[in-house]
Amino acid sequence: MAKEILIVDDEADIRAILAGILEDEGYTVRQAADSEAARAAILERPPSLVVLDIWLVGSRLDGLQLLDLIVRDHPQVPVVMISGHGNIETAVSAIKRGAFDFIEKPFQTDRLLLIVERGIEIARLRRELADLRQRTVAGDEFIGASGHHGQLRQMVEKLGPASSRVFINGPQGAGKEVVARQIHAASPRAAGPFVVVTCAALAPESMELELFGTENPPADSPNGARRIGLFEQAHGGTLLLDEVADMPEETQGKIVRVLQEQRFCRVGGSTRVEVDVRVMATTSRDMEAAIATGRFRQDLFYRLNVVSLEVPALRQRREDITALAEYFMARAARLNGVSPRPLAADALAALQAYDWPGNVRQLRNVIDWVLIMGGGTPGSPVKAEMLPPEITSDAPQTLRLEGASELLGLPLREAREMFEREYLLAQVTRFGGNISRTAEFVGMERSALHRKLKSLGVVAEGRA
Ligand SMILES: Nc1ncnc2c1ncn2[C@@H]1O[C@H](COP(=O)(O)OP(=O)(O)OP(=O)(O)O)[C@@H](O)[C@H]1O
Repeated sequence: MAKEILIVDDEADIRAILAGILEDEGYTVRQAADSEAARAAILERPPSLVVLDIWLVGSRLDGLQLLDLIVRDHPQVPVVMISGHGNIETAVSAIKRGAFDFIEKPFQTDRLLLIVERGIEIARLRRELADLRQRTVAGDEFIGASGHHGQLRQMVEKLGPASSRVFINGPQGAGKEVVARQIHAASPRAAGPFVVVTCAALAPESMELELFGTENPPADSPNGARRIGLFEQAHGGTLLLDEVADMPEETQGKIVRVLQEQRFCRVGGSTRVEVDVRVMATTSRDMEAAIATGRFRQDLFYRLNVVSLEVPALRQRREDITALAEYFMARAARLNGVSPRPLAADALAALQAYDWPGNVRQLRNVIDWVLIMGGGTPGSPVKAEMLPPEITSDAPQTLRLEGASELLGLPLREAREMFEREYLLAQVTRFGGNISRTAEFVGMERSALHRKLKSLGVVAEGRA
């Protein structure tokens, strides 16, 4: 995006000089002669930086008052003050009030350009830092080893540079937001914000306020509660409508218009705000049913669903489980300041055999839990018996202690058969039903394994 500077000065010739210098350097420039025009311009579209005269003769607010408003309402926009010769004290006080820097009249072109460039760069770095902080908390890696994961990666690479809207389907906790973040990170908007609207968590009455913000309060109300909406916060970046099927119907209609026009009015306001935002959406719901029952607008669905992606349930891509479990272990250990614990083979087999109704989020929670609560000495391997009971109670009997004692009550032939059945079922499940890979792991010929499974009455789900 072109970097845009707003010049606010009551003197037309000063504005013209500044505009000439900045345009020569490739900046786009807008101009305002007084505080009201400046506020309207910022409201319409926040610039990359404001150059603001300390004295705004004939204006409703002077430069310092306008500075206060910009710092309060648009803290992400750096402001460079223009001070006349001899009023350095005022310029210093402007910096204390939140200005980025000041330049003195008459201007030195080099200094002006240096300050402007630095102001924009520092604002960008601040945004990036905030985003990085957010990613550290949210987790930013995209881990996996399955074929499904590989396909998703390819889609991410293709969709990143495209500007198309993306609709991501999949069960809860499967990683839909992670995929959306990856697409954003692979896009030319990567340095811009990534803003998530949690549609399910917002009360219908506050939804529009959150999305579109409220209009500026009157200039003379110092505590006026102006709110910048999420659409505006996402300017230059990506807005993710998470669980979009939960969005109230009236808001759906408004979103259709915003997607059409790329601009909107704040709640209670009439200024048209232009935004440059890539919109993505996720759902774990059956959208066809939501549309058929009238709970979701078809026109909005068509607008959002330009490209659709499916993130499968974790049990449909079990080959991701080991990589994810090891990643979450390393991450939890780092966050807790302790050593990671290796996952013993029986623990990994149990994790791979479990069905994960809560998907990747549940796996992350289990690993977080086992690191701290699993018992055993710090840094020692995590065994299957240390996993939460719901994981091992679903696992094949061979992985359970009581399974072993049950085996002891049987004659050898039956015990062997039971063991073989459970063992092979666990292995086939673990390799996502892939018979060739299971055969390789257990050390059998593929055709021999097939025969064996048949004779034991094991029905392998998935690929043969
Ligand atoms: N491939 C992955 N690599 C690393 N972490 C992942 C991956 N997939 C999911 N996660 C982690 O699992 C958790 C759930 O992921 P995410 O929030 O993206 O799921 P979701 O499908 O958007 O969930 P919901 O439907 O509840 O909004 C997050 O902590 C995320 O970091």
